[in-house]
Amino acid sequence: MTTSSTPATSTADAPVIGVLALQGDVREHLAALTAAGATPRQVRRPEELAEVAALVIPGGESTTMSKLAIIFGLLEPLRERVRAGMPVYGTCAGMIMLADKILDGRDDQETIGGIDMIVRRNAFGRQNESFEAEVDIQGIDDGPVEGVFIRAPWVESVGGGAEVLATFDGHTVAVRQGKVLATSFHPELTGDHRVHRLFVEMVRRA
Ligand SMILES: NC(=O)CC[C@H](N)C(=O)O
Repeated sequence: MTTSSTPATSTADAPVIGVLALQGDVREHLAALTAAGATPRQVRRPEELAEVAALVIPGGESTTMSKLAIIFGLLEPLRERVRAGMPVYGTCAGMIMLADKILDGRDDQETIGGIDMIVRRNAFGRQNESFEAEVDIQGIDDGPVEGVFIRAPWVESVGGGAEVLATFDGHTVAVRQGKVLATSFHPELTGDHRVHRLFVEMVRRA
């Protein structure tokens, strides 16, 4: 695994992509990004955020991630980078972090924002804690991906700038707005790297 002390040398071919490493399934994203052709870095501090060209926000627990982002002094720098156009991909709790507005969050829960959408926490979880389902994603044309949903959110509604890339059971589960991508499910857990490749391609074109 690469370490944050290694100088981040971004090349067009293997862009340096951070994984927000406050909490959640960081390791799986580092591996998926490597497999998808990127140079991954863990990001825990504002100085590390400044070194990456793009960022993945993993699954985990969004309330904890929100708390830690504040404690680590990362919330405002993250908001600034996203506003400035950094490509970001959030899975599950990461999707919640990228929502401009959330439902069923904790009262003190903050998000980074970046996608004009309303996301409901644990929306699938109440019916079924965890399940897998095939999901067709716009932009991935060679067959559906296996979506792993773990106490997953869904997107209640999207605003004008956001594009729905996938639905499952009538609910939006993948959204893109400009260079910001979010999925309710966890492609990093399946060994299928097509969603990460889609993101790496977005970063290369950014
Ligand atoms: N697998 C996940 O990331 C679960 C998300 C979690 N339910 C949350 O609210 O943050």
